[in-house]
Amino acid sequence: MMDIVHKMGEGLGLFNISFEDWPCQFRINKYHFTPGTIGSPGVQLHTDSSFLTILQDDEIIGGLEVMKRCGTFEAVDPCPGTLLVNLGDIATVWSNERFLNVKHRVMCKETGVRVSIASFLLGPNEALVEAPEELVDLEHPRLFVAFKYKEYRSLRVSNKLHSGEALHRLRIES
Ligand SMILES: O=C(O)CCC(=O)C(=O)O
Ligand SMILES: [Fe+2]
Repeated sequence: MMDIVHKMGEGLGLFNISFEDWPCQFRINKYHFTPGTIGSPGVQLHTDSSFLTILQDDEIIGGLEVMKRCGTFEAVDPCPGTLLVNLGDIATVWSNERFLNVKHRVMCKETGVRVSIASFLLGPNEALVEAPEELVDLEHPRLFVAFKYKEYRSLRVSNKLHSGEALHRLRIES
């Protein structure tokens, strides 16, 4: 997890970044897909509020779909032996929008028990979430106010803004 985010930082020219105060969370999702649930969502469309997610998806039963920028869905079919990495809301803020969060959902397409294992790198416990100075200049003005991850989570949950819309409320007017 840390290797990936450090490499992502290096890709932006940042070699001295620390994610020390950033906790991880681990979750097992279990879906009981029956003939009656076919066609309905197992998980509604959402973005992850985290920085980064590593997903070990069910090797047999598919259902994960990623939304493209144009609004159409692309199925992510099972691929045994692989892990899927996707970016969440905090990656968008921290990178000053060089990285983009990804909307996704799980649709029930076949019957059976589907299991996925997700590891999230959340946002910092105490420090504010904000883009490092190196990613802010005249051509790339700061796009989001600094905020605490916990407050962002509450804003998302209490307003039911599960697809990253809460970020619009933290945007700096230009
Ligand atoms: O079960 C999956 O494939 C995706 C789960 C998911 O999107 C999540 O846990 O945030
Ligand atoms: Fe997710």
